[in-house]
Amino acid sequence: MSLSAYSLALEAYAEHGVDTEAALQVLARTPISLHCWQGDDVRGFESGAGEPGGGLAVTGAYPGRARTPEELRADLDQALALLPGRHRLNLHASYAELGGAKVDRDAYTPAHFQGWIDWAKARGLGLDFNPTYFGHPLAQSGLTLTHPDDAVRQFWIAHGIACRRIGAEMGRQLGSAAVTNVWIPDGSKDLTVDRRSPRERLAHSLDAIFAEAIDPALAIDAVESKLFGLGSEAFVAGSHEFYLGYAITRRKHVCLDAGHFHPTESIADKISSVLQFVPGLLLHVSRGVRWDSDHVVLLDDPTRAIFEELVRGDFLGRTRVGLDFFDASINRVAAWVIGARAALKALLAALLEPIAQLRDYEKAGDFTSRLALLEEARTLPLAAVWDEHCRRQNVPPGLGWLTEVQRYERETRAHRI
Ligand SMILES: C[C@H](O)[C@H](O)[C@@H](O)C(=O)CO
Ligand SMILES: [Mn+2]
Repeated sequence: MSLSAYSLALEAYAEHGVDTEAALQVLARTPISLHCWQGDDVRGFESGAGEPGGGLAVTGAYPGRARTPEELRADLDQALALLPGRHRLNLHASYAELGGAKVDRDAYTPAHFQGWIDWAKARGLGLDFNPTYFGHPLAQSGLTLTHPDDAVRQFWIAHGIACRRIGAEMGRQLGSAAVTNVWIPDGSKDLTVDRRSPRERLAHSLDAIFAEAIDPALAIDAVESKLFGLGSEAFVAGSHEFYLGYAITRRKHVCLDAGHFHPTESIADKISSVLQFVPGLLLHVSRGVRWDSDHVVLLDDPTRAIFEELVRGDFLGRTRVGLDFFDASINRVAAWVIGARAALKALLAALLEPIAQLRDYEKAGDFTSRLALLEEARTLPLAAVWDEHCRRQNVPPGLGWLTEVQRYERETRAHRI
């Protein structure tokens, strides 16, 4: 699209009192944390790495999965080159680079992630981090921080403690606080008659993990709930109510994953409630489809609603935005690019909302005009502003990125068979 398309768009938005230049400035400085696990089907690089387990299932057999840290970093470089703005990488502990050393997750140190830190530093990226409570012999029962066996539980507590220290070191070296997000799969496939004990153990385990004070300028703690998973259909210890209460009482960030609630429940509506009571939010932007919580993000209504709430409530400053999906049925680099660009477009759409006019109508009780303008705003020329943003940020506008991904695929695929 030409510059004149942007000029026309600028005028169209200005007619509704919207400053497209101001919107582009906010968009340019808002990072999205790209999840490393889309690139290798949530396998990681520890010895014996394979299917993730923990109720996470990756379907599809598209060729080209990254098999080494070098391949994954190259794939991420390719994806990041097609995203406007400067972003972050969200890493799981299972992506440790152990160099053949026999060290288990309870003893991981920042040294095992120095390759990632150096890579991020060279690119001016921030890192976020996650302890990995799945894909490990001691997680085969599906229980970790709630495990009734004290020794197993202590192992996973030690892992959590190690990961918070690693997150803090990432934050220190990169000059940007890393969010360290705890998600555990613990639950029960079928009816359980004791929900109290596992939740009491989970609260105690988390308290032990968080006992060490860490400077929030280096690392931020978040806890992530889930409604159910494969193998935990009847009960999940870390439910929304559990973590909301935990985060409020312990001053932690709550992670809201868009795929972790009932299908008709929207996380957008939770944002202004949860932020009344917790210091901040981590979002896992995802797209649930029936029982799967992890399809590639699109510019659909639920995604738009999330970003509308962040902008309308002036919550961007208290929210970290990450992606969380895994699809092995399409090109994995394209999956990152489609999902991240969709999230950024949703943010742009929210920033371009004629909010002053809408608020005036609402205050005046003129709900007819409010609804009419909300509908009208959906077809204002968002694409022309988006394309202009891509051009200014030196990334392909429109579908131009796809040719790049296809070229990269041709060049790399030959080496990954
Ligand atoms: C791999 C991630 O930690 C995982 O997707 C988690 O965030 C989640 O959402 C589990 O369903
Ligand atoms: Mn998630």
